[in-house]
Amino acid sequence: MDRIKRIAGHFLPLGSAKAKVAVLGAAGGIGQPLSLLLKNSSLIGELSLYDVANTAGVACDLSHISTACKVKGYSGAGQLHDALRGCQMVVIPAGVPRKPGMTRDDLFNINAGIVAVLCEAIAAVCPDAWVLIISNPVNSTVPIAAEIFKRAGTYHPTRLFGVTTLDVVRAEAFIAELLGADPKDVSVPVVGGHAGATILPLLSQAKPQLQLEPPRAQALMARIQDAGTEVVNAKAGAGSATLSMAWAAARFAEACLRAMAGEGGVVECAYVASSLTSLPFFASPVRLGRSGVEEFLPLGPMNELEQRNYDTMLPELAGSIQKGVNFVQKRQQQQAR
Ligand SMILES: NC(=O)C1=CN([C@@H]2O[C@H](COP(=O)(O)OP(=O)(O)OC[C@H]3O[C@@H](n4cnc5c(N)ncnc54)[C@H](O)[C@@H]3O)[C@@H](O)[C@H]2O)C=CC1
Ligand SMILES: O=C([O-])CC(=O)C(=O)O
Repeated sequence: MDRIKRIAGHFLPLGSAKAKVAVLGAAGGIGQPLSLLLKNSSLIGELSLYDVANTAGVACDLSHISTACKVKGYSGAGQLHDALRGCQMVVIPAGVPRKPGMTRDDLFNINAGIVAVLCEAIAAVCPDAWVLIISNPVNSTVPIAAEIFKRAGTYHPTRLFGVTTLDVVRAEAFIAELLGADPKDVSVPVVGGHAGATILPLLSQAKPQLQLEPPRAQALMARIQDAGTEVVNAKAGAGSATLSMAWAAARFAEACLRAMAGEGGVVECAYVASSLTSLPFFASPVRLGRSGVEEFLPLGPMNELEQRNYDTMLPELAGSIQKGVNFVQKRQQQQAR
């Protein structure tokens, strides 16, 4: 036991730790490319692919790739618990995507119930797992997950994440385009939440520094905030961002796995239970460690435009959080009847 440490509620050998990771919604537009990228991770020993249908083919296909990670498919509610057994991390891209003209909140009625059911299963089977939620509206689905876990007595606020990495990835890409730089040399915090005005890129803190007149800064901020809609419109009814989202989720999952395995100084933005603002959930840069979020990095100074966006975003985000909490309360009352 000398080189064995307790990680995320499971005993894994330090150094050679390989996690078991479940993807819920694995046969979908995000789920498939995400599973492909995770199959390539040297930090994952086993991938558990769950969906309501069609996972056998996806799992068979991926299992022919010559990387060490094992892949197994699980289909239908009857196999959900088996899919989750022994997992240290669960990534959730299950649910319906937007069509043109819809907001992310329009997905609430369907996706809220899906996320609630999946989180109940996580609470029952792998209660210590890190949970990464992609399903929209993230501003509400993360509070829903938190409420489900609280009721089950398995809530670990430092290990529940709304995946907002795509907002950061887009900000990096658009800034790099503007500067003619390599995106890997660009960094920029994106804070708040993951819908419209709640997506707040702090362009004044971008590195390399941006020298933009206010109208151009405003236009860049709007492009980052509306980038999801840009993809929804470009796909013209065939769904929303899948490939860029899969890439972003794989980047975030890999960051979590590196932190889980003991790497220091891992920082990413994520929508988490937070004490940085007056709201119970807020996206900000966080430092990740073995036990999850170990530090909230300060939001830092905002310029006038950012401060104005911040002030207007707070009530919207507060409403989305409360909507998630109310959903679980109502659901529980209905179940008690
Ligand atoms: N957080 C973010 O930045 C982003 C979030 N999204 C969201 O991700 C979600 C998924 O998007 P896509 O993959 O494009 O949709 P999709 O429709 O292509 O795939 C969703 C998958 O979820 C599965 N699913 C439905 N109900 C399920 C259940 N009860 N259990 C397990 N799986 C279930 C479906 O069978 C389908 O395979 C959407 O809600 C979308 O809005 C999309 C892009 C970015
Ligand atoms: O816009 C959508 O519906 C999907 C999403 O969250 C994004 O691409 O950021």
